[in-house]
Amino acid sequence: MAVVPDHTEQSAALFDRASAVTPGGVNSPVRAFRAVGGVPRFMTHGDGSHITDVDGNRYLDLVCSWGPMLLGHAHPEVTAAVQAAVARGTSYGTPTEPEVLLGEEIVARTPVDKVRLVSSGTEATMSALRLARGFTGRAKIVKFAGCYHGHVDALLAQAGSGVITLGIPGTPGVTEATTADTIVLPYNDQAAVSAAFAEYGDQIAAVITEASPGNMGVVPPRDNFNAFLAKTCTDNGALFISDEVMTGFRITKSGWYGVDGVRPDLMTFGKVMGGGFPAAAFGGRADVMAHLAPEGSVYQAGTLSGNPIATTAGLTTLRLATDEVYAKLDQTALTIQELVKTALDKEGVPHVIQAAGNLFSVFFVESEENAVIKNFGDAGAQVLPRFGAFFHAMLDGGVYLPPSAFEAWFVSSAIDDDGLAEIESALAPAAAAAAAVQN
Ligand SMILES: Cc1ncc(COP(=O)(O)O)c(C=O)c1O
Ligand SMILES: NCC(=O)CCC(=O)O
Repeated sequence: MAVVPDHTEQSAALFDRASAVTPGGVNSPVRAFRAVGGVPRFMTHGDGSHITDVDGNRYLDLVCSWGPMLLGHAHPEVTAAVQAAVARGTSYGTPTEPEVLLGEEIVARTPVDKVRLVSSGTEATMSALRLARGFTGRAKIVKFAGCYHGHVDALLAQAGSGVITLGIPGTPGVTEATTADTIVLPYNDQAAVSAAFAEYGDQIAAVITEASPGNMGVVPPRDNFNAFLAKTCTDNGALFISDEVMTGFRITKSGWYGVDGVRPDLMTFGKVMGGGFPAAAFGGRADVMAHLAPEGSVYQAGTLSGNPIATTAGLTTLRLATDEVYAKLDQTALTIQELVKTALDKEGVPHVIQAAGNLFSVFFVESEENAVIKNFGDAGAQVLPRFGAFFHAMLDGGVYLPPSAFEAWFVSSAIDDDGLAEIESALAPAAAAAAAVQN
C-alpha cells in the first residue's frame, strides 16, 4: 500500500542541508524537482515495488533508480548474494570470478563477442568512442539530438535527459574543440545521415545512438532506422555503436537488440546489469575489442571496474530475469499505459503514449491529431505545465514518476495487482489536475 504523502518536512530539512554542501542539493541533476517544482523526496528504503521517504511516505515506484531495479527493491536473493559477497571482501584490484561470470552472461545474452566492464554508463560510451576512434583512425562521430549517452564531453551536444529537462543549450566547460568532431543530426532522419556521410564519410569513426531512445521521452526508431545506420556505417568503414545502457536487459533478455535484431559493431550497457550497484560495460566485435589495452593500444582502465559486489548484484539480477519476468514486465507496462490513457481520455487531456517494449512515456501534446513524436523537436513541443500538474498529483496520490516530461517510466516485476490499483486511483485526480492547466 502506498501511504498518501501528507508530510514533507524531513525531506525539506534534508534538502536545505544538502543544498548547503552540494550544488542544487542533489548528486545528479535529474533527481532535483527543478522542472516540476517542489521538494525532492529523500528515500530511506525500498521494498519490492515501493520506496519510502524520510517522512514515512510510501510510493509506488515508476523510476526504479532510473532503470536498474528491474526486480524491484531489496530483492531477497540479490540482497543475500550481495551480503555474502561483502562479507568476503569488497575490492582487490585483481581479477575475480564474478566478473568472469557476468561477462559470460552478457556475451550469452547479446551479440557482443567480448566485453569490458566499467562502473557507469558514461564510462561505457566514453570508452566505446575512444575505441572506435582508435580502431578506425578517424575523428568524427555522429550522434542524434535528444539522445543522452551520459555526461561525456563530446556527447553533451543537444543531449536529452537532464540537459533538456533543465533547458541547457550547451554545457559551459565543454570546449568547442571537444565537440568540433561531433556531428549532431535529427533522430529518425535517414536523409540527414546520408547527407552527413556524403560530406564527411571518410572521416566518421562511428555513429552512436540509443538503441531505442528514452531520454527525450520514448521515441522508438522508425522505418528500420537502426538497420539503415548499421548498413551506412558498414558501407563507409565507420562503426555502429548501439547504446543499450537504458534498454539493455530491460526490454528483453538482451535489450532492444532482442526486438530489432540489428547487430551493432559496439554496444554499451549499464543500469540493470549492475543490479543497483555501479556496473556498466561496453563490448562488440572481437577484432575491434582486440584493440583495447592490454591486448591492443587503446587505453582504458578503472580501479573499481568489475567490482566483486557490483558484479555479484548484476549477475544475480540477470539470472533472476527470466522469460517469465520479461513477460510480466511487458504486461505490467501495457496495463499502466491503458490506465493512463483511460484516465486522460476521460478528462479530455490530449496526449500520446509511446512505448519501446516495456519502456514508455506520456507526451502532453497540444492536439492528438496526427501526433507522433519522431525526434527531439517533436518532443519539445509539449504542454509542459500539464506534466508538472500531473506529476505532483500522482506524487500526492503515492506514485513516484520521473520528475521530467522527457524521461521514460520504468516498471519493475515487483508491481502486482494491488500496485496497479494504486496507480489507477492516483491517476483520476492526476488527469483532472492536468486538465485544469490551460494551454
Ligand atoms: C542511454 C544512456 N546512455 C548512457 C547513460 C549514462 O549512464 P550513467 O548515468 O550510468 O553514467 C544513460 C543514463 O544515464 C542512458 O540512459
Ligand atoms: N534517463 C536519464 C537517466 O537515466 C539519468 C540518470 C541520472 O543522470 O542520474
